[in-house]
Amino acid sequence: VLSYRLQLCVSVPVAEVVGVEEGQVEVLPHKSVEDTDRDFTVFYVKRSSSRTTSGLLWRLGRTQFTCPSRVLRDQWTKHLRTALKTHSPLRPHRLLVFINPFGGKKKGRQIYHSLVAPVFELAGISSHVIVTERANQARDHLLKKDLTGFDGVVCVGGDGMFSEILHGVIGRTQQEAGLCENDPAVTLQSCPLHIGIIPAGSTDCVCYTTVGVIDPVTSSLHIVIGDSQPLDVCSVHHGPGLVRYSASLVGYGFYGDVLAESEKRRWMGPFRYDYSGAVVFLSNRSYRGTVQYLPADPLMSSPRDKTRYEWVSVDGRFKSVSLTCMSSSCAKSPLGLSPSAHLADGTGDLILVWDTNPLGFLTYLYRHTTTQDQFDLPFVEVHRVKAVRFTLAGGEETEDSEGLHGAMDGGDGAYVENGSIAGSQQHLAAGANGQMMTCEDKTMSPFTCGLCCSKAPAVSVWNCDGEILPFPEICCRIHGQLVRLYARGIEDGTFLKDCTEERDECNRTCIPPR
Ligand SMILES: CCCCCCCCCCCCC/C=C/[C@@H](O)[C@H](CO)NC(=O)CCCCCCCCCCCCCCC
Ligand SMILES: Nc1ncnc2c1ncn2[C@@H]1O[C@H](COP(=O)(O)OP(=O)(O)OP(=O)(O)O)[C@@H](O)[C@H]1O
Ligand SMILES: [Ca+2]
Repeated sequence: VLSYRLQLCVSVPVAEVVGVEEGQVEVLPHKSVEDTDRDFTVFYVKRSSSRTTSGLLWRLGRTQFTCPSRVLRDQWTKHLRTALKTHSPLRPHRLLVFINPFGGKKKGRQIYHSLVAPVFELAGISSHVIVTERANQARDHLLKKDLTGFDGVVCVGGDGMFSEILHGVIGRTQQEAGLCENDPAVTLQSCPLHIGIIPAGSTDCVCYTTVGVIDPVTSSLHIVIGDSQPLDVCSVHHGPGLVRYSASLVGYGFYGDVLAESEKRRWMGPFRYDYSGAVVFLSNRSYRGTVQYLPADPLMSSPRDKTRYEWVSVDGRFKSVSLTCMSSSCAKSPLGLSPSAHLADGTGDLILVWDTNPLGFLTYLYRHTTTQDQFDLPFVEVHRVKAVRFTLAGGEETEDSEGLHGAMDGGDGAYVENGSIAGSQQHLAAGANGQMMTCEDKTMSPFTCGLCCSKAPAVSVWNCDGEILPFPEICCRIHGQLVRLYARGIEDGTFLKDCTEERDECNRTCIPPR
């Protein structure tokens, strides 16, 4: 589509045309239509630079055309609409939308109706909207209800809501394929439904990492033009069964403790993470454990057999153990937990932060907020991996640790709902002589137990994409490209020297540098 404006040429790829309307039309912030015979309006993706974000904000661009006659106008609109259909096969026609009305600042409904629905309508998408009334409603719907005719699922909420949708679409796909999700060795089937994320949560880490900005309009534009971004997913197993899937962080120690603390302070809203982060930092904890990992780097494989990888085992005391399938960027940490992690390479990054003094750990944390390398510290190591096991060190193994190895070797068992398997609430506290002993209050999490026993806890919990897993011993496997999002990763581009457009007006190739 070409238009001439002040003798400047605006070139818009057909793939980024959102819709075509007869007359002089506006959509955002309010719809207005002036129904004239010879005019039509083309809506398209327009990039705008913003210094406060790591990616590019997309806006709904709009250009009006006037034709010599109505007949010619109708020909233009017809041909443009046909071009859109044939050019972008992944554009959705029908979407299932789940809105969490309680996520983040509780603005999910408002965000959807004022900013997203008008864009969907313009693109001719029909949406079936469900405002959830309870946690896990979206997951259960996706697992059980008829999904015929839907091209994708849209999640209006935060990482927790995304996680529900993730579990729904993965679970449904494996059910239909007759595959056992409990077995970490099984190759899972990738999901046919695309997932779109409209950010309306507290951290919105998956959206930030896959789109580059937290912005509902940008996300809705990625959805309507049918962008497709595959994503690695990590399955987390405990004993004989699958516990959860994770797209961003599986973290023990610091991140587990921050989550456990912050759950008690949900009323604080998104600030709960900062407050709890400070509380946990000041408590200066570290935890013993054995981490085993399967390196993804082929150079590490056995010299006798280049296709076989060997498990590597490290044992010690850690401030934190984190596994992330993607960079896990968010507003607090724009480059993320592991800045060069890839979204869809079938690997995860394992970050081991060994026990260190508080200043060292603060330096590590602080570097997440800057461009300084947080891995370039003597007590930090990072490995690109395909799978990870965590066990309590030496004599500290719990009764469940046997099953862990069984599961990794292909054992089967029952699906574990939300990490609440029988016996898993049993936890350990440090005895006076440093040995482990069972806490008497079995109703409390290990973290709380540490406080009620007024001793530093010997075990932490896992933070799995913002959900607590109350048992320390788990094994994880990365599944390459298990789901697809309506996204394209963080756009990187160079500002072309000969671009004549104003920066904010520049489209497609002339992307201002970050
Ligand atoms: C000195 C400043 C240090 C700032 C350090 C910032 C590090 C930020 C790293 C962010 C990593 C996000 C990983 C994403 C995880 C998501 O799947 C999950 C679900 O939404 N989010 C959380 O679990 C939520 C986890 C939120 C973790 C927040 C940690 C905040 C730490 C604050 C430490 C303050 C130290 C103050 C010393 C007095
Ligand atoms: N109607 C509902 N009532 C209560 N909880 C719900 C409802 N719908 C969804 N949930 C649950 O709310 C939890 C949190 O939601 P969400 O992720 O949207 O917001 P958040 O926690 O503020 O953001 P983030 O996960 O980005 O930190 C999710 O785990 C989801 O399962
Ligand atoms: Ca990856």
